[in-house]
Amino acid sequence: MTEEEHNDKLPQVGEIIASRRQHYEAMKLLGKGGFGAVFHVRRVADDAQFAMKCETYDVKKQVLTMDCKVLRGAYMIRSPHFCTVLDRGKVHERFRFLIMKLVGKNLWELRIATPTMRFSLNTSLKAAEQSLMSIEDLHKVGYLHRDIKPGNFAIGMECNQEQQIIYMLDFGLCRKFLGDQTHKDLRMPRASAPFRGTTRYASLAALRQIEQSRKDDIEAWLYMVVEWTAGQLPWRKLKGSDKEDVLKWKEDVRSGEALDDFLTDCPKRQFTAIMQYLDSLVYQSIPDYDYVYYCIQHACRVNGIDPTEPLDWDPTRLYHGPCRADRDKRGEETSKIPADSAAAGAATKSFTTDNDAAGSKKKKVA
Ligand SMILES: Nc1ncnc2c1ncn2[C@@H]1O[C@H](COP(=O)(O)OP(=O)(O)OP(=O)(O)O)[C@@H](O)[C@H]1O
Repeated sequence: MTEEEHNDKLPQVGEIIASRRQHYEAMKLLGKGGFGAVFHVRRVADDAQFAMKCETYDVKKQVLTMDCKVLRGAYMIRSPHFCTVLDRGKVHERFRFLIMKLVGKNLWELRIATPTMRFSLNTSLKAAEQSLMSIEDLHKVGYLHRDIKPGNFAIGMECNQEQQIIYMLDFGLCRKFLGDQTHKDLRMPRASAPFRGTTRYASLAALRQIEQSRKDDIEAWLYMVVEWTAGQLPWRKLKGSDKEDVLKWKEDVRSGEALDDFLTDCPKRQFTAIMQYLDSLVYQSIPDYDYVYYCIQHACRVNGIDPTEPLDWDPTRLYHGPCRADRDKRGEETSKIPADSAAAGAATKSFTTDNDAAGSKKKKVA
């Protein structure tokens, strides 16, 4: 199938797309990938705005089912860092779609729009904490992201007063690392795992084509946080295909002058501590997220950062983004709900009230 034929299958701006219950108008293309596209849509009945992720029928690797599973899991633990899914459907022989919460700019766009191409240390550290909470939540649900990068985190919409919340996006490369209900243990690592992710942020293990685990999402997170803070990574000029060279560079920045260069303008002691801690982990390790938060908090303290200091993209409002205390409280509440009961029921209901091929069709996930 040619690209043109593929594009013809996708919605056109202005087209009305129907699910079983609702009609949506495609307003604007937000992004396009190999899987299909994401559109800003309007619900015709009440003008409410959403994002619609479409996946054409001809894609080699289906991603929408994974998006659905992950978002359902995140909904069940009430994580504030994931978009809620409101509807889903299909357009015969063209595409399947998912209607979800509309969010704002991603963290890549926000950084490159700044005059110095970097965030203030205050913003970097606050964004670091929130994005790490989203990774921890994803791991709680049993999935690895495997493509942690700034383009996969976005802020909430200003019109909803949600621009202090960071959302995790794009679960197309996720992999379940825990077994199913009866086999809850860690899955056996494969002897060799084809590369998944984005070279610039990929962990050492990912670049070495070793099976990834929780530590690797956090290692990628650290490269992303360094880029936010320093405004660049030493290997920024290398291409996605230069995996060997990027790997060498990442091995190099573990010590000496290369480490100093890597962590220019960063809280060096705390970021080094995080990197050394991550390097001490193995495939089976359950990361000590609290230790990583502690290092971030410590970096805030020694740099005199106030917990309510505003974010770069929301300079007039004191910061009151989701914090770890809220999360711990939520954790206590959700742990009171027996698994497979109320929360699961509610979540499933919100996902199954509409027709969907992606949900009902049995499919092997990545
Ligand atoms: N819920 C949403 N609200 C607003 N924009 C969104 C939403 N979900 C995704 N986007 C935007 O749509 C674009 C593509 O989304 P997504 O990351 O899911 O697909 P992708 O093509 O696999 O991405 P990539 O290949 O760049 O990782 C991104 O620019 C993202 O910021």
